[in-house]
This record gives sequence, structure tokens and C-alpha cells, in this order.
Amino acid sequence: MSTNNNNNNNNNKLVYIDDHRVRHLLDWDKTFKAVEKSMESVAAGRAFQNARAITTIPKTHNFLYTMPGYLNDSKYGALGCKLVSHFPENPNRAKPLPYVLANILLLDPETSILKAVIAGTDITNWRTAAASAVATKYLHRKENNILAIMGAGVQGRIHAIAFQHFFKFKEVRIWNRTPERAQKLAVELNREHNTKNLFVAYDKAEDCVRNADVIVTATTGASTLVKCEWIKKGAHINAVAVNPNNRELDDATYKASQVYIDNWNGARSELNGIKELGVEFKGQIGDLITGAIHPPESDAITVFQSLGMAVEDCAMARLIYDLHLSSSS
Ligand SMILES: NC(=O)c1ccc[n+]([C@@H]2O[C@H](COP(=O)([O-])OP(=O)(O)OC[C@H]3O[C@@H](n4cnc5c(N)ncnc54)[C@H](O)[C@@H]3O)[C@@H](O)[C@H]2O)c1
Ligand SMILES: O=C(O)[C@@H]1CCCCN1
Repeated sequence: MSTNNNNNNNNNKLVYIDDHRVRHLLDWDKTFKAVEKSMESVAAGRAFQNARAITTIPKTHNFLYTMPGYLNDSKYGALGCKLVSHFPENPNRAKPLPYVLANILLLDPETSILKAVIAGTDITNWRTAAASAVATKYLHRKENNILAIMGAGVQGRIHAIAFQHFFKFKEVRIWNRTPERAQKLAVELNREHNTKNLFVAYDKAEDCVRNADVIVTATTGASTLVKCEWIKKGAHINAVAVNPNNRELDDATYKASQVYIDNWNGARSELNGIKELGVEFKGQIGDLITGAIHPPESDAITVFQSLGMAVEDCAMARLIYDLHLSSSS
């Protein structure tokens, strides 16, 4: 990038950063800072993004989301556009592919010249888990004993890893519609973390959620997974799934909770189902970071209704681009 980029030799060269290289460069603490800064910038008026365009492919009902954004920041500033798809049949193919696949275009903010095409699937996964972690940091300033993860897919797995990195829960519970998948993930995560019983599979959703301090819902179904009567006072929920009706939490949970969002434009476009319940969003996570709004009472149940933002992807693309250039020059 021409702003704050020491690699002037590379300024006019189009760079492709593939999945393998992105994975090598990703780092949890740097990802957290980039996402926190993008959320703060949204509240401070330094981030620009409209609601994303959603193109539905006829017959298959697969989606392509187009997510352009501009972030004005000396370290994470970027102009970019993510193309991200939602192809529900991908995981069921003979050779399984992710449900969510993404690529990010990074442009020079001064000239609009295309600087890089960056594989965006892992960036999407990491920044989504980091966004939940930022929300948890600002909404749940309490003990973190038990984490409950609903859904053992890509997002369930990455949230388990990220939350252990940032918060060090004493028990991480995993529930999945097919219990064998939760079992398999728990075994894998225990092996990767060199632990025996830190990650525990639960067969019943209720048992998984009861007494949990923090809950993550990350499935692709539209069925209700979490009932209000199971949720502990003061618990925090990161509702990650983007389903047309957002049914992972029952209506009573939304009505009983203080609900926060990542950005108003996205919420107005995609969260009408929750608004129709009579729920007023308390504000953006960035408003908590800037201090524009106060944190909730400590016994309130809180929900971060995550949608995902273009400017998070811009900040991440800039981070990965700069790391790529500085370590390959
Ligand atoms: N908020 C964001 O920024 C963001 C970013 C990326 C993905 N997402 C969302 O995260 C969700 C999960 O994505 P993923 O990549 O982990 O998908 P995945 O295919 O890897 O995992 C999906 C999981 O959902 C479960 N599932 C499917 N149907 C179900 C049903 N009816 N009831 C209960 N469980 C069911 C599957 O068993 C699986 O464990 C999606 O809704 C996606 O839109 C959100
Ligand atoms: O913000 C994202 O990248 C994803 C795109 C797919 C739908 C859910 N949110």
C-alpha cells in the first residue's frame, strides 16, 4: 500500500497471497487487535461500509455476498472488497469443501489500483472468532469457567481454539446435532492442546448450556438450539450464525437479553427478524470500545449478534499484506 508501506519496490506489483501463506501469517493476538480496531473505527466514524449485497443463485439457493469497505487508519487502513459464498451443499460433496469460501481484493486507497488478491476463507474464520472474543472482552468482565459451543463445524472449532487462546476456560463444552461430530472435535482439540478433559462433548443441548458463562452458537440450521430457561444469569452469548430467521436462540432469550451488534447498516438490512420481536439493539461493540455507551449490569444476559463486517476483512487484508511483504522481501 502506498500509505505507510516501506516496500516501495512492490508498490505496483499485483500480489496473490494463497491459503497456505495466509495460514502461515495468521496470528491470534494480531487478529484480535485488527478486529478490535475495525470495530472501534465503525463507532468513531473512520470506517465506511454499506449493507452487503446478497446475490441468490436460482434453484440452488446458494448465496454470494459482496462486501466492500474502506477503513481509515494508519496501521490497518485499507480499501477492499470481500467476495464470500454460502454454499450449504459444499460440506456434503464427495470431496468436501467449506460451507463458507472467501477471497479478498485489496486496492490502493489513493489510486484504486488492485494491490492484492488474498485467500479469504481462513481470514473470515479467524476474524469471526476474534470478533466474538472482542465482544466477550467488553460484555463479559467476569469469571470464565465454562464455555459452551453449539455446533462442531468450522466456526465451532475456530471459536474453541480462539477462546482458549484468549480466555483459558476451565471446561469447553461442545454440542452438535450429530453427537459423533462433537465427540470427534473434542478428541482432536484435547490432542492438539495436550489436555485430557478440557474439551468435552455433550449429547444434550440443555446440559451443554446450563451453567455456562459464555455460549457460542455457530450452526447452519435455522432450528432453535438454546432456550432462555437454561441460561445462567449474567451469561454472555455470541450468536455467530447468519440465518435468515436467526432461530438458534429462542424468542424469550432475545427478549430477556441486552443485544449488541457489530454495525447498524448490516443490522438494519439483515436483522429484521429480531427487531420484529420488539427487541431494541443496545448498540455496536465499537460503541462500548469508544465509551459512547456504558457496559451492561453484571447480572444481565448479553447477546452479541454477529453479522461480520467488510471493514474487519479490510483490516485483516492489510495486516496479512503487510506481513507478507515484510517477511518475503
Ligand atoms: N458472523 C459472521 O461473521 C460469520 C462468518 C462466517 C460464518 N458465519 C456463520 O457461521 C455458521 C456456521 O458456519 P460454518 O462455516 O461453521 O459451517 P459448517 O458447515 O462448517 O458447520 C455447520 C454446523 O451446523 C450444524 N447444523 C446444520 N444444520 C443444523 C440444524 N438444523 N440444527 C443444528 N445444527 C445444525 C452441522 O452439524 C455443523 O456442525 C453459518 O451460519 C455461517 O453463516 C458467520
Ligand atoms: O461476514 C462474513 O464473512 C460472512 C459471510 C457469509 C455470511 C455470514 N457472514
